[in-house]
Amino acid sequence: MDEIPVKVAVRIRPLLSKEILHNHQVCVRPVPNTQQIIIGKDRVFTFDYVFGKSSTQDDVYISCIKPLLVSLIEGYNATVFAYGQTGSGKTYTIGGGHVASVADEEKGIIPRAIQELFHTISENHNIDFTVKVSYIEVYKEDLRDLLELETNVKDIHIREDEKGNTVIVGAKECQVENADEVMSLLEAGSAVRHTSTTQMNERSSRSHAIFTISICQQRDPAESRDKNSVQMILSKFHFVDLAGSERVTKTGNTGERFKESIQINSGLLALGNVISALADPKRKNAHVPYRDAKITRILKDSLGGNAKTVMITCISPSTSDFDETLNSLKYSNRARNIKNKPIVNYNPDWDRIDEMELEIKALREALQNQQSSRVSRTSQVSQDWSQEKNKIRTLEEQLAQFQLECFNHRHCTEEALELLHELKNIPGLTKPQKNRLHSWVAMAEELRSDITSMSGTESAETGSREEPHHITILQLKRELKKCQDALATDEEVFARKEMELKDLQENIQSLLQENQDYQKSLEEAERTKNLQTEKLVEQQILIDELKNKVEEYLQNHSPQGPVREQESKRPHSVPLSHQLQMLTSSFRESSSQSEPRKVRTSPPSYSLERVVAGFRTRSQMLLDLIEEQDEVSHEKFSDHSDEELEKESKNKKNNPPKSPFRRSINRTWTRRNVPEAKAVNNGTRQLFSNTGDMPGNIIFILYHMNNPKYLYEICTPWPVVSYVPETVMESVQESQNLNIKKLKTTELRLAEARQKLRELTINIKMKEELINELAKTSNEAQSVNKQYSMKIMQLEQEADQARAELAEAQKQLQELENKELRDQAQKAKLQKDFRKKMEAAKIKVQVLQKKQQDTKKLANISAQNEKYASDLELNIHNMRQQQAQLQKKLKEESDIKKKLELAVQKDQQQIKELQLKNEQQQKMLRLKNEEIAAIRRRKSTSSIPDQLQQVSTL
Ligand SMILES: Nc1ncnc2c1ncn2[C@@H]1O[C@H](COP(=O)(O)OP(=O)(O)OP(=O)(O)O)[C@@H](O)[C@H]1O
Repeated sequence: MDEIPVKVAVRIRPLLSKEILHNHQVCVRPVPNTQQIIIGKDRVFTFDYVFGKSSTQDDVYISCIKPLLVSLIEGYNATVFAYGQTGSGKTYTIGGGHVASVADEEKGIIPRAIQELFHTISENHNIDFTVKVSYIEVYKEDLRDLLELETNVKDIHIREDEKGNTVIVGAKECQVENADEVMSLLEAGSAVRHTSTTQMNERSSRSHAIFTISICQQRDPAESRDKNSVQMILSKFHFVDLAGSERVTKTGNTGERFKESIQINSGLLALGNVISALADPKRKNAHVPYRDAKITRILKDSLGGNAKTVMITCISPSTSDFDETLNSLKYSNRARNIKNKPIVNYNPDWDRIDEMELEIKALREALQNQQSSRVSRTSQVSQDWSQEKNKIRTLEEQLAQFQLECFNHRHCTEEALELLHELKNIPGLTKPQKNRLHSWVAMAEELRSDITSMSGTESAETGSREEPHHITILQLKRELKKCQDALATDEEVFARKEMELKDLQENIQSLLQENQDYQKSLEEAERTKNLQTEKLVEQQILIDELKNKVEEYLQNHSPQGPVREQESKRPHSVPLSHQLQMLTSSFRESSSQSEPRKVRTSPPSYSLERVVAGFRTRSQMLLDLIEEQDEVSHEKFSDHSDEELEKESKNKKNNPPKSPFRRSINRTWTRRNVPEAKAVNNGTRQLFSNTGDMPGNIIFILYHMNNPKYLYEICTPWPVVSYVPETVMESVQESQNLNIKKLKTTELRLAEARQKLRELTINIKMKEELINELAKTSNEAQSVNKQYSMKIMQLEQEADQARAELAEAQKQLQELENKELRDQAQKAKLQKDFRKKMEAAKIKVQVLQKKQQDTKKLANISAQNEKYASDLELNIHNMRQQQAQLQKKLKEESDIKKKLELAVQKDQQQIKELQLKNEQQQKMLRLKNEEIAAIRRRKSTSSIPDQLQQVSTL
């Protein structure tokens, strides 16, 4: 057994238009007239074949594949596999994409090999060829049958027979009669292969695809080695389109694509390891890790096995792919060292028996597994049973096939025998010719008797004559089953699509509902904002009013005009005589109101006692006033919340405050009607009525939440005393609390608005994803549509052909009937053919009609999807607008929050200031008390004018 190395070809694809557009440079080129390639400046690699950017598909086929096809017909197993990074041209070279839509000169290896194979078959009349094809893919380490998608991935297994041939058990093998049949199977399988768009390739293969052509040849005994037996050869040609290696950073793959990338790369890594192990001469007997991945198990007999193998490494010329290209070249260069030991696969019967044994073994294993897990898998039993049934059916079909072959052989033998007998009677034959004829006749008779003994009794023979009918029925049944299955699949797809549509409609409903909710909350927020603004304006008006009234009041009650004017002229004191006069009268008035006047024998008109008593009364009245205000401050603030504020404002409107002084206390204050306080208040009013005549001032500081300080100066007998009542402090604190509460409410609203924004963003994202998904679905539907239309075209052509055949057959039949042929058997045969063709044409027309209906349905779905997508886009537009509004609101709320924070800070500052002032005032009061005590002490010793002078100074 000779060892031959794996042949390696390298194909450089031209720069793609997008690469040219981005000004990519070329980093690899073939060395002219050699089989070498230069990458970068000076790295040279030698291969068996090198194809530059201008090489054609035909060049590749003629150089690499044609010799393999010859080997296949000779009985060798052959493999061609395309290797390379994603988008480097593997599928293009292998030709497993959409074959029907590709121009003839662009067709890849598989279509060319098919054409040539059938051409060879048609030229070799003496060989009986049986051609079968299978098409599988390895997707995420699962084997999928691309010709029978319903086949469970668990039912497809990779096995190895005794000769080391890799056998894929459980995948459908379709027997084919011509190139067109193979092409339509290739097309159908490629259409369901896992592909998707990535950044690197618009139609990137996400799986390793293996298209296998198996041929069984029955050679003429005269040409075969063993002249006494029918020579049978079974050989296989694997066309392998590997998924492309890819760097996730470059492809930008995420989600499902990312998972696929990982699986693809790990499969290719395993392949690299196998190549390294096989190519390393130092590791001759080392373990080869074939079992690390499914693809390496499948390629086992092609790499280091008994097949003839060509590896085509596809590379991109772009400098941006330099690293990947260099890696591919290194790997493929190493693969050249792999040695295979090809053998011709005779005695396929034995191989078939091996295969059957393997199948039986697999069935036994499955049965054992089933038995062991019966308890837990009762629900699976029926499924397994149907699988078993499927297998039995497959075996039955194979049996029928064998029977057909047997029948053909018998038929041939009969005919040969007849012919030989006729030849024997031909006169003028030489002796050696006669001898040879004689031996042939003997051999044919022997063969016939063998076959007869094999098939048993005569009755069985009669039965077997009926086999072709039986087989035709079987085939028809099979076709019918296929059609039914296709119908069921389509119905399933439509049901799924309808469900999806329903889901999407529900989704839209819920989104519309949400939309309404958002609008409602927005309106609410708007209303609240308006309310707040109104309240603010109202407050401002009240404050202004208050200011005016206080000023008015002060003007009305000051004989010398407005207090503020007076302030500048006379800040601290009034002329003594006038002051005293006023003071005494005021004292008199007040004392007369508070208690019955005491009658003295000779009351001194300017007695110090009286003056001091007057001071006392006034101070008492002032204290009362302060107490009264304290009382007010103990009452509640009313604008803790917006609703309360509203209520309050209503109350205020209904019962406007009567006294301007009361109004001077912010509208946010409420005041109880305290009867005891009334008297004091009257007193205070009286006191104020005389302020213009009194020495000194008392300054009241009133506080307002928004306009912090109002200063009212009221003339008093005291020197300047800044007085901050506790009520004011408390009010400031209350106002601070209020602001903090408002701040919290604003923060809450802010959080709500943010949440809404987040939800809106998620919704928008979800809808966008939905649109993408829809676009994808409609793209897929379109591509399926395209395929269907192509199929319909094909079917129409076939139907035309069938009609033409029918017409031809009818014509022939007519002629036959007219001629009144002697040979009734031939006539009957022709009639049978005619009927068969009629049946076939009918089935084809039915299939065509069904496909047409499906296409129409699919077209409808894609139109619906488009409409739905446009609706969704509109929806997203609306949501974006909402989002913008919400963001605006968020900004406004943030501004309010900032303002409130500022107000709180100011409050705190003022509280501090007020506390400081309070302390100062208390200190001053203490001083005043001390001074009064000093005056009292001096009273007995000094004269009245002196005393008065002292008081006035005070
Ligand atoms: N020799 C070539 N001449 C012209 N165009 C080519 C050639 N090789 C590849 N292309 C183009 O390059 C693009 C990518 O090719 P292809 O899909 O065959 O890559 P791939 O290696 O199979 O990628 P993946 O591994 O992602 O499936 C296709 O548009 C194809 O038409």
